[in-house]
Amino acid sequence: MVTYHDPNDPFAILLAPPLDETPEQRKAREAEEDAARKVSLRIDEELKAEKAAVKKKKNGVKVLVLGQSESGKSTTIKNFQLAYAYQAWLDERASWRSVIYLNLIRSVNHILEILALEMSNQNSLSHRPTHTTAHSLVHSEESETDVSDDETFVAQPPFAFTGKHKLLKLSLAPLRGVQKDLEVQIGAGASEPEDLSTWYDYTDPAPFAEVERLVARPSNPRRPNEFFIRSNCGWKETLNKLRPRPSPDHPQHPKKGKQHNIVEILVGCSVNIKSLWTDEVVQAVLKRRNMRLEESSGFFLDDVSRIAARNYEPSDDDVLRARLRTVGVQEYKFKIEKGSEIGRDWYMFDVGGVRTSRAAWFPFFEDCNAIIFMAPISCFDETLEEDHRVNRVQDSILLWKAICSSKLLSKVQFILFLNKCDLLAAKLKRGTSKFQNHFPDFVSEQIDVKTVAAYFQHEFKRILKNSPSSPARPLFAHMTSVTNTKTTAATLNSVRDTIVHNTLLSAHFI
Ligand SMILES: Nc1nc2c(ncn2[C@@H]2O[C@H](COP(=O)(O)OP(=O)(O)OP(=O)(O)O)[C@@H](O)[C@H]2O)c(=O)[nH]1
Ligand SMILES: [Mg+2]
Repeated sequence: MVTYHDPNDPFAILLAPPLDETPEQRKAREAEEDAARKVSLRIDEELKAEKAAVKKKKNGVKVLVLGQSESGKSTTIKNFQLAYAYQAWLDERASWRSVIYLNLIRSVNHILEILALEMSNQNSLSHRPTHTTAHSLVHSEESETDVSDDETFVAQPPFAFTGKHKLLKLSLAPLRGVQKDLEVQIGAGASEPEDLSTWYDYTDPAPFAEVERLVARPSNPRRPNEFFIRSNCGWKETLNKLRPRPSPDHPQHPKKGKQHNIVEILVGCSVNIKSLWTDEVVQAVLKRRNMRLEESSGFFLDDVSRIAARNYEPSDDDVLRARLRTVGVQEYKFKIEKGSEIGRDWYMFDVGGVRTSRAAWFPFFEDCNAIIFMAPISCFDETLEEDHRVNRVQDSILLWKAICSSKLLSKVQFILFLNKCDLLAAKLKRGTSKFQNHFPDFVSEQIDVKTVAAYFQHEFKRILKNSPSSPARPLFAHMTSVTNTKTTAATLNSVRDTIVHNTLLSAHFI
């Protein structure tokens, strides 16, 4: 084949084949050019698809779910998935099995550690004067009724440990290795954050506010995108990793291997786990330490016989209660299936809530239609995992202040979830922790979930109203317990209607 080119065009001259090209060289060159053309066509197609997706997203509703760690953000999104994308939920459900195993095994190992500590304390102290022994046994981490002063402490009887407890400790020892294996398998979200207060004098409650200030400076050449790395460590990736893979020989059954061993060890330990959890002495140890595992994240000890079984399949409720820490930012897409908005896409963003993750929220403020802010109000007497000096509700309030002050969010619809009302009710009923000790300006004679929620709602509204960058806008507040799917479904319907109404309103459609 003879190729002609314009002798005055320098590019054509550069790209022209050599005059002495052999037939083989020509064949190879043409094949190369053909492959390059195909790559170029594919890139064009991808760019087109990306453009179409961006355009589509512009018509969708974008909702950010914000709040401190363990406030219930991921659980709220799981509720949205249950209500509006059940097929996607079903596809993911089996992948939660390893997370549920880890939640369960971690509780067992926690009890075993405490048991070992108490047994060794009791052993070593049984040779000392009685009052010292009792002193160590009244140690409790949170109770405000604790007496830890030598002069005033009340002697406590020793625990009646027997050979059964030693045997339980021995027989359940393999679970330590299983916990490690599961943590490696699951990755970053498997662990809770460490307390940073011993390393840093000050951990910033809202580092995104500083990012916003930097970006807003006219002379600052930095773009918002420089401030975050889009993470690929959210549930989707984690769960995808954990998806049961069929073995080539038996497509119906998952591959044998490490996972198989984990299940076998767990099944073998099932009876002893139950025996440990229901043991009266163990319960007395936990009670004296004021530990309420049944109220902590990822509690599955009451379901051990069902979960530690070979044919265990996670239920909707198990998945909802499973605890997997969010690392980075994760996008979820839902299609509205009912009502006048049928077919509209919703994009929900789940974020990691620990203080060190909050700078990464900022790039998602742009174009956002609504924010669901999660404030867990049962935590009025608790401190942050990542900074034990900070009260959890005070942290929520500081975070809320920063969000209300953000200029980028000044037109965004805010929805407040005063969450974990079920745990608040249980805590107030117990009465071990006095609410006024933590919030002295609470004046109501009556202390119950309603009055406490009303007090916080008033505080959050006041902050929004007084915030400098905020034009007058309503705050829609809900008292929630997002592990209760029934009540949450009703709340989400109302949230959906509010967001849709306000999005249309701000687009001047109504
Ligand atoms: N009892 C009760 N538990 C809740 C409630 N909301 C969340 N939880 C539990 O609290 C734990 C933490 O909830 P998540 O939804 O993972 O919290 P998060 O805000 O996503 O936390 P990060 O990913 O660390 O930022 C989970 O085990 C939930 O099951 C609630 O209203 N009541
Ligand atoms: Mg989360």
